Amino acid sequence: MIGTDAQPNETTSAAVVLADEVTRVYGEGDTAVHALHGVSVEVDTGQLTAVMGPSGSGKSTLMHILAGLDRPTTGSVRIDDIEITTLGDDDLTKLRRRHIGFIFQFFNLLPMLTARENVLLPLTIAGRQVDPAYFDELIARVGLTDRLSHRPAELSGGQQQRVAIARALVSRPTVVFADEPTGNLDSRTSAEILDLLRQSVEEYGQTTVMVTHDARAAAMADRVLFLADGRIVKETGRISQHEILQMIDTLDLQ
Ligand SMILES: Nc1ncnc2c1ncn2[C@@H]1O[C@H](COP(=O)(O)OP(=O)(O)OP(=O)(O)O)[C@@H](O)[C@H]1O
Repeated sequence: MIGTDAQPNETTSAAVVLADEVTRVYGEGDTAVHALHGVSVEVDTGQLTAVMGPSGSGKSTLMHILAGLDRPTTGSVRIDDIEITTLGDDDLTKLRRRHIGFIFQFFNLLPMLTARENVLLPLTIAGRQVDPAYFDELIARVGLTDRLSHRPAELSGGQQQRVAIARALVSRPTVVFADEPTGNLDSRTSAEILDLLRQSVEEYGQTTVMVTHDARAAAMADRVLFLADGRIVKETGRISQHEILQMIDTLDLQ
């Protein structure tokens, strides 16, 4: 049980995800790749945090470790005051179900399920009931009310990502991780999806971490972390798209 293995934190903090000196080495010996070199991050509650950086800088590795999808080589990760690096696989799976929502670049919907079934899947798997009023409100918010009986193949890319957003939010997770959520969408649809993510932060206080290459996406964030060669090289509060592009240029993060 998660409850039994959980290590309560002695100090209280606004951070719902806390990584301390995380390293990740892939492989061994001469071919070892050091993807993260002692990264420490605090993700504050109710905020949208963007993670930017060049290809290969370690963004996906960091996100997977923060979300409990991968384990660090050394270092500590806490989600909602639970140290996850020492949890067994079953407890980690339970923790992900309870605390984490995911949004992926390629939507990752199940093709044989309708939009409604895809949205409800995290609750179905966890054996939990949906609050019907919340479900209706969420579906209206993401604009899927008249698409609930469609299967993914019958939906546009933007509509599929809306299903994925509703699926991530339906269990009211502690934190949503979005990996390049606009990476596979055109510019107008990307803007709509970013608006929805921003709204979920404003309206539901949904803590969200988004990995992105897109300066326009990062400009919607309350906080931007810049990664290079497996290290955080810069952290800022909310800044404009222009300032982000300048920062990328100054830090030579192309
Ligand atoms: N499974 C793996 N085995 C070996 N090396 C890996 C593995 N996954 C990632 N790497 C390496 O770790 C480093 C960081 O990769 P990562 O995918 O985290 O970067 P990224 O910033 O997300 O890149 P991109 O923007 O291209 O997705 C890279 O050098 C990559 O080649």
